[in-house]
Amino acid sequence: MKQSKIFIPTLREVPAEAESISHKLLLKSGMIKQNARGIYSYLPTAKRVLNKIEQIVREEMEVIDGVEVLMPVLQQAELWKESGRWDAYGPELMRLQDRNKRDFSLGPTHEEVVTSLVRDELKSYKRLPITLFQIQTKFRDEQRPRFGLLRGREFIMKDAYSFHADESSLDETYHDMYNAYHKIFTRVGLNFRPVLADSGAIGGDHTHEFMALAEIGEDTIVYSETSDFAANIEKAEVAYTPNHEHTSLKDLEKIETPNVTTAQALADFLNVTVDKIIKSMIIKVEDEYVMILIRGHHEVNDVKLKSYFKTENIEMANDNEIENILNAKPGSLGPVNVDQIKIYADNFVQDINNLAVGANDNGFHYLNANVDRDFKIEAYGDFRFILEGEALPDNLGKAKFAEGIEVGQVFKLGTKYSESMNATFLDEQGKAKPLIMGCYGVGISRTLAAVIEQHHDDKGIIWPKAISPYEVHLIAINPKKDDQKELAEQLYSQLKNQYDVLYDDRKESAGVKFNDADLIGLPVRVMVGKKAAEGIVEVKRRDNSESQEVHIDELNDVLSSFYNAVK
Ligand SMILES: O=C(C[C@@H]1CCCCN1)Cn1cnc2cc(Cl)c(F)cc2c1=O
Ligand SMILES: [Mg+2]
Repeated sequence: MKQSKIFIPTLREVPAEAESISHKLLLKSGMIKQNARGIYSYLPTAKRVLNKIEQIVREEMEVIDGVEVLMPVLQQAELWKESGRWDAYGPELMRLQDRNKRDFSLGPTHEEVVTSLVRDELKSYKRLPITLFQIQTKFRDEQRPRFGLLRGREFIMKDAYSFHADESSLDETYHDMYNAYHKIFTRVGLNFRPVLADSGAIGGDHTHEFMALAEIGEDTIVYSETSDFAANIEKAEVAYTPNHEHTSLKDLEKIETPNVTTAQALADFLNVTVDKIIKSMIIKVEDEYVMILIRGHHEVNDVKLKSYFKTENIEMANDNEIENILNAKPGSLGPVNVDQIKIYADNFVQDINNLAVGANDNGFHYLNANVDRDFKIEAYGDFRFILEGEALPDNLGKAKFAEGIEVGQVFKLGTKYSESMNATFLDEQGKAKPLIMGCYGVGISRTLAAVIEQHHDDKGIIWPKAISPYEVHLIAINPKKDDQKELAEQLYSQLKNQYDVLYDDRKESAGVKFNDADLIGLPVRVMVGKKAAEGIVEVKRRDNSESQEVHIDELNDVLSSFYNAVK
């Protein structure tokens, strides 16, 4: 392709709102243009990379008998009402009405649609198992779209759904999909880790997320250097072995604590370390308010609370809900004499006694509050985030943290949708049973961005060969010189039969061409310059800048050795 004909609007400067490297480079290298917040146009070089990522996904889906379909983006509300999710989701679900005022959503995912498709077609166990997948634009009205393609409101996903007569068949497909993801993310050149994840609203406890390691990643991975344990921090359990630092029971004492509204402030006020403080918070579980107690140096993990109370419908109580229950503001809350709501505590609260807690009286706290004497604990549980360096359960080593970008996720759905939507099949005894399902996603556009996060330098992108928009960048340094122009044209007609060539034939300065070539990031470039008359050109790698001058008679061999050397 001639660069004078293509559309790659590279920029010298990027808008300030671009924070992540990939967002900056996607804009600067002319791969995307923003239309609205979280909504982008993919320009030619981005589209070519997407095509290559999609092609790799298709190949690996084919290997495990995945069958490609394309379902509608517009989803009738009736299906979401059958599954109960029409009311379960809030503003994130993009909704609209057709000309007859009928409700639709723009699909964020397709469990309902695919289940309705299959329930009408797959009625016999003989037709199972089957895995359908699509590659399609999804819509989720994120409250805070950011980091370019890493978190958009419109994005490209490969979503697959498998249907089974029994659990063991689901286990097989889950395993196959897990391995297929390993191959996909390896082939696109990502440094990734599969991690145990929380299955959230979907239920069940089998889900893995595939995390591309990157500092910008919004997920925190907990892993061990002495075992292959890896989990999303939302899920990582904290092993509890009692380590009671109890002292003799002291009398409850109410003290005045003006302007003390945080655990650290109370610790400073009492001249103790913050782990001696107990934080009390009020959450709403469905329609019931409960109090959660946690040590001052720990943070509550909302995903663990949802998993413990078995509902997604958990919110932090707001200030006036708290006032109505405890007649105090957050910052002075505590468990003493609280019997109108249940009190739960993180396991580690058991390790200390004579607790410093809020007095449910603004500006006052209690010292020496003790469980059973002064308040009742309904139950202890694992409600907190693990801290780096803490022991992992089952002697799996010590917790190490890393940031990750979730680029894939595999779930065992079970019968959540087939029961609510009455998708059954006839088993060998002719008995109607709900289909058992799995679902599996790859963030295609997010993968493109994650690759850039991991493959760049200060001059631009460094594409892994397998998904590079083109393979060779042919640059006529000064096409105004006939000898350079003619040799470049000759090489273009020769090389384009062996490689995907982007030929920079523009009448731009050498500096502009080299800057753009560094930004666009093709793996190898051939430069036709001053020595064109002697038939000498320069071959150069983008990854390590290794270069070599070569006579065009040797170009094929040198170019293929350079190209083969690049990952
Ligand atoms: O999408 C999944 C599970 C899997 C992921 C892989 C491919 C198949 N689906 C989870 N999820 C995430 N965000 C959502 C956002 C909205 Cl607005 C919604 F209505 C539904 C969902 C939703 O269900
Ligand atoms: Mg996740």
